[in-house]
Amino acid sequence: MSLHRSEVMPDGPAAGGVRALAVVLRTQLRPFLLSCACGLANQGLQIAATVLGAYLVAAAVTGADPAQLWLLGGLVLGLVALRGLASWWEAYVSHALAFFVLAQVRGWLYRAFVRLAPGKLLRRRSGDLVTRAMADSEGLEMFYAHTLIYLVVAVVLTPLPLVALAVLHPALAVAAAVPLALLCSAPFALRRVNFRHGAAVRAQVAEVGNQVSDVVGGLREIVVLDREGRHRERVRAATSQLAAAHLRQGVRAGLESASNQVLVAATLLATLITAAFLVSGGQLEARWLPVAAMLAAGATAPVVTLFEATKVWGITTASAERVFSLVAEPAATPDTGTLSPTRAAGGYELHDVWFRYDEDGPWALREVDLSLRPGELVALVGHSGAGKSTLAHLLLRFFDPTRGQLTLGGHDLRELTQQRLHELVAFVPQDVFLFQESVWWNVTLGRPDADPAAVHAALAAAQAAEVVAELPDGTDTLVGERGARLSGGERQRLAVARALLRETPVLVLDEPVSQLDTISERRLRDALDAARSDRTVVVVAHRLSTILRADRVVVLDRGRVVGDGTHPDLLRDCPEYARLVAAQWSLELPVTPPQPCQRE
Ligand SMILES: Nc1ncnc2c1ncn2[C@@H]1O[C@H](COP(=O)(O)OP(=O)(O)OP(=O)(O)O)[C@@H](O)[C@H]1O
Repeated sequence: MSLHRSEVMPDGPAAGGVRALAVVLRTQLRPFLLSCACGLANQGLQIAATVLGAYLVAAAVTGADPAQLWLLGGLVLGLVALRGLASWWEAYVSHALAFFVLAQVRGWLYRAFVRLAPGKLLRRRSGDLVTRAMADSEGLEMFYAHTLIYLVVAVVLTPLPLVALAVLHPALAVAAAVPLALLCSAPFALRRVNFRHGAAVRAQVAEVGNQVSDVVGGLREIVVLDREGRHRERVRAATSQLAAAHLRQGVRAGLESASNQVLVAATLLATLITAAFLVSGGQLEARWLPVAAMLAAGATAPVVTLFEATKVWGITTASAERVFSLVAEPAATPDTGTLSPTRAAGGYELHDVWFRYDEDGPWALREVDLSLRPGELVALVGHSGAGKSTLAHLLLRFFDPTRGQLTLGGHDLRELTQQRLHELVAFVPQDVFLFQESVWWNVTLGRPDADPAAVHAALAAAQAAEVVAELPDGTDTLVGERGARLSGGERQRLAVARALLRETPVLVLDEPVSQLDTISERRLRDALDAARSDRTVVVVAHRLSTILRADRVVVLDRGRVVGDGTHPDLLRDCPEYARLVAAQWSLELPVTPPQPCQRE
């Protein structure tokens, strides 16, 4: 069976929830129709074989011609064999379809993670994201491999045995249809509860994922701070709630199964009793009695198969909602720019930039007017929460300004393609992430085809060459998960080498020296000094030694720029800066009475 590769929806459906479940099938129409055909053949042959078998038994009992019985027997065996084949083929094509769609959905989720990172993912929990990519995606299998196909089969096949019963005698069709209608209405009556239970199960699975990922990520802290008991209790509470949610779901599903069985039995009984009355009244030949019973069973079979799948419909829809809402979520910074300027980036210009993380939240940045020029090393300083990292993140377009304009080389950042922006600006974050790969792999991540000489030059410039020289396999050494085999300072130096290797005209660094010893710190700063000759370098700085090397210092206070100038000027004119420096030196500098800060 050939499955279509989806070219229609490279990023997945734009709608969320149940609609998206069906929209996805548009790209897989042929395999879906084939699955339906197999499902119809499977169930149709089953009904035909049992009805013909019943007719055979009745014919044998009423003394039919042996030759005719052999023929009928052969036909029944043939139908049974074909049904077996159809059943296997249905399982194959429907699961092939489902697992292909699942692979596609996971691809869309990966794209969504990339598109939403980092701005939109900052507040999402990693356990929840992993649950969406794994367990929730897995939950969609039920829909594609079973639910929809069984719905088509039930809609097409259920009326046929009823019509056959009506041909035998209309009273038989009525007798079967009444309990059958009740059978069909039970899942509809319970559908709201089904949705509620499914949503609760999926939400609780995500919560367990969050708790487990917290424990795994924070194991060191948990052990050192002796908090095992507390976290064990949190995981236990989450898993108990999950068990309770599963139990509620199971009780309802069990109730649906029980009601299905009772109503199937009622359908058979009602048909048989009616048939018996008709036979005794001479309105039906006795040989049709077992046939009527099998026709009634045939009418219920597709419906029961469908309802076995819809018992977990709430889980399926909740999974779809969680998966497709993420797939359809728009990026914090849509990649709609078309400009890809080839010339050097030039500097940043910020005109009256305001920014807040939430629509109604406090301003993290306000009235920011700044020029960050090429060849300049600018230090962003300020108290904790002043807005330094937020400003750095705006320069990287993790977010767009809520108001005002931010340009690079004269172009609004929104006009540039994301790819071009990433080629122009390199970033060294506060919390460096190294993949569980070799040093070489990690350093060349942003430029995998880099010349070995360029890689070694970047390592040397970042003062990481000596780190690598001491590793057992040099640049081939595996760094461990998140770089666990390296010290914090070593990780930072590799991150700086990675950024330098990209040879971008702009470098943004968030506390790049916070974990370096004094000598490495000085060497690294020498490297940055060299790098800045033709670059715009912006450093979120806490250390006085970094601040003193900067050409300009921008002082932020509660989101506003309250000082912009050289160290001596600011020390003289900006009391906020003087206080920051005093705190760094651990002594009180004489600060003249507060006066408005001087902007450059
Ligand atoms: N993802 C976020 N969602 C909501 N508010 C945030 C978020 N990140 C930061 N903030 C808020 O924005 C303000 C500025 O934070 P920011 O991280 O930019 O400060 P900072 O000067 O870099 O602080 P630090 O030196 O402690 O890192 C703070 O009030 C902070 O609480």
